[in-house]
Amino acid sequence: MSGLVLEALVAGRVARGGADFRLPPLDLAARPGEVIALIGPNGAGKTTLLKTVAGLIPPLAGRVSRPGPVAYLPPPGAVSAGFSALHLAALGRAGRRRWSPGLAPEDIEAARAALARLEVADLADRPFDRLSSGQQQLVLIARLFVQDAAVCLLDEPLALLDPAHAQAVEAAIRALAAEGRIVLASSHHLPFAARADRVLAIGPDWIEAAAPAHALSPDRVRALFGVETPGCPCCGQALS
Ligand SMILES: Nc1ncnc2c1ncn2[C@@H]1O[C@H](COP(=O)(O)OP(=O)(O)OP(=O)(O)O)[C@@H](O)[C@H]1O
Repeated sequence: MSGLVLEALVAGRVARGGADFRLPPLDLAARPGEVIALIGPNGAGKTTLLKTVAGLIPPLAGRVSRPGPVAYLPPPGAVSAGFSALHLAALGRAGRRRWSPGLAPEDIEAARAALARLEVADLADRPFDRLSSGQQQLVLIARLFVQDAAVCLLDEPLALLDPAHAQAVEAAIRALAAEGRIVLASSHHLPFAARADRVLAIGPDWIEAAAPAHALSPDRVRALFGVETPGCPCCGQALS
């Protein structure tokens, strides 16, 4: 698989009636097998950038070259559906079934395996809309895992999860990368960023990709979040 390349990419929103939002131009080449954590304060533009890379909103300028299909996990709370958890997860394979009337048994089996991998096999037959927020998040991550995409874009995959499920999701993200996929995942949980291969940080008027040790140094964390802390500002965990 080849890489994901962003060339002078300007992601942003054209607001109706209000001021536009635009990020600074970004050049980035992500290698197959790489996990890049995307961090920045609320409203910094993480969702906007992920949606632009996914092709869901157009770039204001520049180019995105994708090495193959892209799978996208929307931000928490964005999906509502009356299907069972199993069928919603299996629908991640719908793009592979363009000429067939429905999901095949192997799609259902892939979804069942993805739910089991995330330790929520018992949710398979429950209606998605009646699950807790964290359970819904795990089902949507299962839907992403079955897509067999070259690029996986995840908007806050660890949000809403208890520590054990957060660990299972992080291990599964690593497994996606080990299969040669490119993972770009936003998170407010800085220890996750510390374990990534690179960190893409969005500040007030800058955007920068760097090694975790640099991106998460006390100076950079202060520049990003305006807080003085030796570890993660939210949980206190060490960042190195
Ligand atoms: N649909 C939209 N139309 C216009 N502006 C939007 C839209 N969605 C978000 N914005 C604005 O774009 C900017 C970036 O928002 P975005 O959701 O990308 O931030 P974020 O970094 O993902 O934030 P958070 O950490 O709070 O989820 C914000 O100023 C926001 O108000």
